[in-house]
Amino acid sequence: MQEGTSEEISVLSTRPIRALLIANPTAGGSYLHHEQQIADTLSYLRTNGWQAELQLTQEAGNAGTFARAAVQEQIDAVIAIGGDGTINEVIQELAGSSTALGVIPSGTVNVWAREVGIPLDFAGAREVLVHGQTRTIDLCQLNEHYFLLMAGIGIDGAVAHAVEQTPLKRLGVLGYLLIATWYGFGHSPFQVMLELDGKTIKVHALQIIIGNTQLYGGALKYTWLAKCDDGLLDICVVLKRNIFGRIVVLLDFLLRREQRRQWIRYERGQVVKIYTRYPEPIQVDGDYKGFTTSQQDEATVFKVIPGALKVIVPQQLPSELFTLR
Ligand SMILES: Nc1ncnc2c1ncn2[C@@H]1O[C@H](COP(=O)(O)OP(=O)(O)OP(=O)(O)O)[C@@H](O)[C@H]1O
Repeated sequence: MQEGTSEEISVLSTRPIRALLIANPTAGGSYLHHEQQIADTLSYLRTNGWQAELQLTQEAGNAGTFARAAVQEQIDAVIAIGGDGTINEVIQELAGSSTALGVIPSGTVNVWAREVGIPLDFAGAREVLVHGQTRTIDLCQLNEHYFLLMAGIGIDGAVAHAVEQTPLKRLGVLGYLLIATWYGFGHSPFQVMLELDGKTIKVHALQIIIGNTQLYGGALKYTWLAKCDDGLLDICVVLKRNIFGRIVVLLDFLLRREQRRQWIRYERGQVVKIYTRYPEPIQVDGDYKGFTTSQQDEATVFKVIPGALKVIVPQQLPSELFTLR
């Protein structure tokens, strides 16, 4: 773990911190469960001198609208109370602005919170807002859409696509696992050409992961060398395997064995253009985001936008995820 060098967010300014809390009542289960904790968080922040207001989303898209208004009003921080999907909506608006992202995790998996060590309970997470530090990190883009964590093409894109369309979604993590098992064995490998900062790579892939950060789905690490402030994308291409081989790959990644390297190709760069012969499903920060183009002269483009987002994170950070001390 690394000692933070920034000051606490609350002492950076002589005036009160202005914050907008955006809560997704549908994230990770029922709102009733969180209602009192959200009220307690508001009063905790106000007691600590913050000017904090709350907006509840009514439907997908609201979080982005609220965040856009906050950026226009030059509010210091938008606090996303939800999961990674809500965070993804908010960062579309915060990117390139001086408004920082704070997070109170209340989603299903909460990958960003796990990655940087934000406590998964409301009381711990709000402590981080007041006593944490602000850092500037990179964001990535799929075409023009920002993402904070990672994007995937192949099996996980098919899973995200299916989850959106089936009632299994209501089963939460269990629904995901059932669909992931189905596609993990059933999704066909695909031919792909990657152009990475001018270098061409042609492979038969099962799965491509483009990571700004390391943690994947809360447990695995495909882009285990990624740093969120190094100005680079980390790319892990899982190569074609038969059904038995896929189980071996999964086990090697779950157990983080050194031999996992033989099943993949690991690259780093700033811009990667991806060409697939047939359309392949894409997920971004866990949500389905369409298919790769199969037009011969058109690419699906991923790039890194260095220093695009200010984030409020704990004083103690995982040193392997940050370059700047
Ligand atoms: N009031 C709402 N009603 C329906 N959908 C909403 C609402 N507010 C936000 N959403 C959408 O819900 C989706 C899922 O939310 P979110 O990702 O925050 O929770 P989750 O899926 O439980 O958590 P995680 O992504 O960490 O697993 C987001 O894509 C967001 O756009």
